[in-house]
Amino acid sequence: MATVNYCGFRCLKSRPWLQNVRSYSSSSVAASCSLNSPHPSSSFDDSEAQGPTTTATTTSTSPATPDRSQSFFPKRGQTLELVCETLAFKGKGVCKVADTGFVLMCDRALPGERFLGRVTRKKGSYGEVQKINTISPHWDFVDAPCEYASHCGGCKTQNLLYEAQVKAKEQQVHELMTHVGRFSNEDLDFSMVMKPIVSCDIQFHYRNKMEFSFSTKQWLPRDAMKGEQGGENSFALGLHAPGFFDKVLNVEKCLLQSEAANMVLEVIQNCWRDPPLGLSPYDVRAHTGFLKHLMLRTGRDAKTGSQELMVNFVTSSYKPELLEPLIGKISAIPEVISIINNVNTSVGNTSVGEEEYTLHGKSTITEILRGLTFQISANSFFQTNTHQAEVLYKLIEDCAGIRGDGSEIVLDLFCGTGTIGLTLARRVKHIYGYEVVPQAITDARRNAELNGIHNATFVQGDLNKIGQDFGDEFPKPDIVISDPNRPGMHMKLIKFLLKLRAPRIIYVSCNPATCARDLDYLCHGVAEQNIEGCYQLKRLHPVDMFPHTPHIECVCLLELA
Ligand SMILES: C[S@@+](CC[C@H](N)C(=O)[O-])C[C@H]1O[C@@H](n2cnc3c(N)ncnc32)[C@H](O)[C@@H]1O
Repeated sequence: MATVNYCGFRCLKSRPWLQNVRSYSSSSVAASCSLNSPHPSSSFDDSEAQGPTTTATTTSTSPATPDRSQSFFPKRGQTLELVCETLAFKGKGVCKVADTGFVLMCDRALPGERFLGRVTRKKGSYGEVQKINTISPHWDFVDAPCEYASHCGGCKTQNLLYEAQVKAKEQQVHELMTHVGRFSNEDLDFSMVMKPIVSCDIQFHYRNKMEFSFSTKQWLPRDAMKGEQGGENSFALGLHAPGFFDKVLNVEKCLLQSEAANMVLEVIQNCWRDPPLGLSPYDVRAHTGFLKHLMLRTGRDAKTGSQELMVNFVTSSYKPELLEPLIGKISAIPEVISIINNVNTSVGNTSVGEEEYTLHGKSTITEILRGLTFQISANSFFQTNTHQAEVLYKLIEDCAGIRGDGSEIVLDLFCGTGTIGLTLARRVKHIYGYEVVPQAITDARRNAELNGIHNATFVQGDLNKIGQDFGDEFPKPDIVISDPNRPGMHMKLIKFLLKLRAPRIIYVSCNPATCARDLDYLCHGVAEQNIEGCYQLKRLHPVDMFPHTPHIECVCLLELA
């Protein structure tokens, strides 16, 4: 087990980039989502920021002692030869400076890759480098099929063999569970508790939802820059360039979405800039322009199983006449059954509008999951990889270990549109679902009705703000399912669960760092608050829901100790 000091703070010296997980979790406010992502907020001071100095040729073969790493401080602008050892959160490569163990994180460095990197930032006991050029490629190199792979922020690991991608994700979960979750290697005996990662059989075209942005500023990778800036030629429709809120990489085709969605994207790309149409992209700095986002959602007809598509234009004002020429073209694609317009007049750049209009066809599309039919509106949460959601939900059901005699009560926390609870409802007595988004609760109730499920109650409420009376309105559950978003569970909810002592908790997580922290609290307690843990981690399944991206899902089974 990792060392624990008397304040309950874990010793993470050997994993400096994890330090902020601890400081975050001790704050008891699950509000940040930048866990263990080394996003240094400070850079070197001026004396250090003098630009390139010496070039230190290093390798990372020997992990050094923490003491030596503390005496080594690279300078901003310094060039180092590094080897990437492994991947950490957000897919950043972990590289250590030879003979010091000093950790430098590098975006787009892949395990085994030897490269020249320039130090850009330092925070505490680790730093960040920008890759200048690769000296020798990483192990398991494959050609990336997508032309945007090396620039787009979406798929960062497309040219790493898929088997190596999942192995790196599995290692990351193991690291976090031991160093943040404080589970020892014996606790995590692979065959007993931590299961091998579940790969995704479909590695492309798996996303049922993609959101593209319109922009006045097209982002061009450095090698494509020809001094072209500004003017109409620089309009873009695509994905935000990593780190830029105002620049967009123009994307003609995305290999993660369905072929039908790519057809729509192509039609729109071919005409939206035509001057006679009078369409302008929204300028996020000047707050002018009309087109903000294009969201494409792919579902399936419940009867025929054939693909159906929703196209959602997010605009800054309601001017349907401006969209008419585009609607004419895309409604000719047989899969398009719904064209929606979300009007978002705020200066914020979210895709949820204050008003929603159906411009063509239906207001929802359908999707089938574990034999149930779900109606999905433009802004409802729905698992974005339907194929792998089948696998995920099957694992959840296995972990729930439902007796099947219809006697059990299930509490579905962070229920979204109710999908997990509804897929279990037929075998239990009652489902109680809690969720903060009112629209999702409306959808959950409608989905229950649509599937003839009458033993499910969905309640809108903020699980970060539960009071002492939370729990009065439902009987003690036999099974709790908790599927929070990235920040994980609030300390209030952790305390509630530790007091509730339900026999089983199934914790579903999309962020292994907060997952490890919350499992630690539930199993080992919260020492700084004198709270004892009362659960045992029985099973942990990492699941790859999003090939080529750094995201990792986990399904964890906890039983009352
Ligand atoms: C990862 S999604 C899970 C949704 C659902 N379980 C599923 O599988 O489709 C997390 C959900 O938690 C909801 N949520 C986020 N913060 C919340 C809070 N403070 N209280 C209640 N629900 C919250 C989000 O709106 C979202 O629907």
